Amino acid sequence: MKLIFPSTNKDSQMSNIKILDKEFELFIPYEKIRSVVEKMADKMNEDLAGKNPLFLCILNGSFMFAAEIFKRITLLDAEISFVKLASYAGTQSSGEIKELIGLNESLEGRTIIVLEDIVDTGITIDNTIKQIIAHNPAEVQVATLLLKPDALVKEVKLDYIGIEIPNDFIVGYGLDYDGRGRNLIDIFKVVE
Ligand SMILES: O=P(O)(O)OC[C@H]1O[C@H](OP(=O)(O)OP(=O)(O)O)[C@H](O)[C@@H]1O
Ligand code: HPA
Repeated sequence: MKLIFPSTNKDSQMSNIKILDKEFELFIPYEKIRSVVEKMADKMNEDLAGKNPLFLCILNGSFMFAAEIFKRITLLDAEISFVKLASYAGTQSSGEIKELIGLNESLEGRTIIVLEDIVDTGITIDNTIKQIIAHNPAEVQVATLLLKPDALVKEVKLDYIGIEIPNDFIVGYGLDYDGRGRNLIDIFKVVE
């Protein structure tokens, strides 16, 4: 049997791409993302053993990261749910506080693991955590695939961090530029 992986050097976009008015270059190939996510999942499997954690995927951007990590969670009592906040237009954070919608289960007394694709200014995760805490969970942890430490304007507690990146605008692997680019397997950064 021949195993076919979703991204090899052949499949990954090695040249620059154009999305709307901007040019992007390859920044983080899928192989790197996958190995980082594997390590994050290994750590979670250790840390959360014996618990009944509820993973909360913050849509839209986190859908690929959530799928990648959740399929590597081996705890038979793990659950996942999908919630949403409103989004950016273009490349700037609006800074508005958005309501968490789509929460159908009780969080009371639960261990919550928030899954984010990126913590940039930290405004979204700060807002999300505050809204989750209002539902009286036992504990709230945050896992983010990407972190832009230089862009943070909020002090946030991050329990699992995949990759720290510079303060450049990126697309791919769920992250968008005006709705485009979420389907890219690799992560690209803008060429200024
Ligand atoms: O730390 P911050 O500066 O708040 O940025 C991080 C947030 O921005 C993106 O979401 P966005 O609001 O673009 O919505 P989307 O997930 O639907 O793309 C991303 O998915 C994070 O949730
Ligand atoms: O760099 C980014 N790219 C796409 N979406 C984002 N949301 C916060 N930061 C980013």
